[in-house]
Amino acid sequence: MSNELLSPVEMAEADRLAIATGPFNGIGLMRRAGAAVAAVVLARYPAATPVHVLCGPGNNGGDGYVVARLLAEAGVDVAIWVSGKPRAGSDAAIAAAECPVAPRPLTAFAPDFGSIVVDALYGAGLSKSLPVDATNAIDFARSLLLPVVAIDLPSGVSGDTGAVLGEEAFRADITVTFARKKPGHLLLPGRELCGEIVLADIGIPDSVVNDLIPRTFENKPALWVGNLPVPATDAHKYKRGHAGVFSGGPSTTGAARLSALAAARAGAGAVTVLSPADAMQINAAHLTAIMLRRSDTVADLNNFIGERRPSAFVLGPGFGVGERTRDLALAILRAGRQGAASGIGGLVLDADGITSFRDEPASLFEATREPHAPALVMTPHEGEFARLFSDIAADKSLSKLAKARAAAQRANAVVVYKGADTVIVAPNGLAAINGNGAPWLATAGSGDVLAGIIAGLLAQGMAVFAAAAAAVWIHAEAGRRFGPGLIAEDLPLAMVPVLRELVEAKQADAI
Ligand SMILES: NC(=O)C1=CN([C@@H]2O[C@H](COP(=O)(O)OP(=O)(O)OC[C@H]3O[C@@H](n4cnc5c(N)ncnc54)[C@H](OP(=O)(O)O)[C@@H]3O)[C@@H](O)[C@H]2O)[C@@H](O)CC1
Ligand SMILES: Nc1ncnc2c1ncn2[C@@H]1O[C@H](COP(=O)(O)OP(=O)(O)O)[C@@H](O)[C@H]1O
Ligand SMILES: [K+]
Repeated sequence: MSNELLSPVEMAEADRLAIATGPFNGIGLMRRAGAAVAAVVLARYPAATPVHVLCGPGNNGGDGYVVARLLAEAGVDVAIWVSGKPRAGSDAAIAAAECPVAPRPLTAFAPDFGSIVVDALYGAGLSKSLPVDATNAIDFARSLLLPVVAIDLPSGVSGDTGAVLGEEAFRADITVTFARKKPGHLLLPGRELCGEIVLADIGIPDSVVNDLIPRTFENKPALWVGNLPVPATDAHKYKRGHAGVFSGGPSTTGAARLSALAAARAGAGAVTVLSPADAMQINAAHLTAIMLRRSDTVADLNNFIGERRPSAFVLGPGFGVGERTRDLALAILRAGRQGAASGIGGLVLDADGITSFRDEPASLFEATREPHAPALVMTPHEGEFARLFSDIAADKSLSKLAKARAAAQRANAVVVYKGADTVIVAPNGLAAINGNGAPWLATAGSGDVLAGIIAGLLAQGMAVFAAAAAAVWIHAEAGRRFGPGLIAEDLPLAMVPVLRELVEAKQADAI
């Protein structure tokens, strides 16, 4: 697997361990890194002249000197502009000494139309906002609309958080990074500023990465496809799991039906919409394969659990905020209290379900810690996240990933912190950052569908973190492929080809 994400600190450690293990020493890795970048420049911009390589004082600059040397050797017209000298004896100093191109100060940077920029100013080691010579260079390149190839990260972007450290950062067309991506390549605004990301193998062995026991991954099928439920030959509908979805009142029933349909498409063998009495008629008029049952009170819910053995729930979409919502959520989480587990694989708490606990989050977080409590998955967007975790949301020192981690630990829940860079985190800190979405998904009801997919997978017994991560990827993939014109109603059907490919991939893997 190469979808581990390494923080800049972990990457530096991987670098150190790789050098200790061999076969490449520090300058050897740097030469390979520079060669990977030079190859991208030559392949993508064969006519660019000159190529301006901007070199900083650290190893990122060192990579830049290697690029400049290789391009010059290939006959390309190259200029080097430097900000700070490499430390004497460093790998970067060796690379600079090997480079035949005469360096000029970055303060004198003066590119022309038709040239391209290789940004080798700062990479994983960036620790503060950019100096003024760098921000002036960024402005200059931007004013001429010059293509930018960034080495490792666009200068100004934090590899840890994806944030711009200061006022400005390069906006790259291509970013060439090494060995593994960093969280900053996937979290916004970093992802956007990277442009296309090329991951180059520079000879850091997988075993070195494994030894670091990474806890953060890019959300890709390899992470969970082995766990994707596929019905057994002797399956019947209840063996494939039964999801219950709570409907709101007569004027807000659509969200639950979207969730219910998505749960069914995700493979739950049976799905029941649990409807208040006054919304039964409207729900009945719109449901076919999905079952319908009246449920107003906690007693109604407990009867449903006792009689129909549901294996997952969705509570929140269109449901309304208040005490009844809290009571139902807590009743599900306590359904296993009587001794053995209830058979409920999980509760997906979305939208109003999350907001309902705004003033008393502790009751929810305590319930998740009770013996035999079903797993809780929360799917907040930014606004809902801030309602339930206001202190974490307000902490500007934390990345989206760190915020989701803190929330998951506090709530003892899997947290799916939604957005264009959705982060999925388990209570133990295991995390995935999603990167396959598209803005077409920003449409009303899209989140309701996501909640339903998670519940559909949970209902079939999929492991909780895997189910949440898989659902986010499948939802995003369906939306991305559908593209313009997408509305939430389209998503359940748009998932079908995505599911087919995943099931086929799983079966091929098993052969
Ligand atoms: N890991 C790997 O596998 C491999 C990594 N490689 C490459 O190494 C890169 C990481 O190198 P790196 O650690 O030397 O950090 P880098 O980004 O050059 O910056 C540090 C320098 O900049 C300085 N500095 C920082 N911020 C500043 C600011 N705002 N304004 C001014 N100065 C600032 C800082 O000085 P300090 O502030 O600490 O005094 C220090 O001098 C990585 O991105 C990749 O390209 C490859 O060679 C091959 C294998
Ligand atoms: N720009 C975007 N790129 C990718 N995915 C997005 C984008 N905007 C929203 N989404 C996804 O769409 C869904 C929207 O959910 P939510 O905000 O709860 O909407 P709703 O409440 O209308 O259903 C989430 O899964 C989110 O990650
Ligand atoms: K850079």
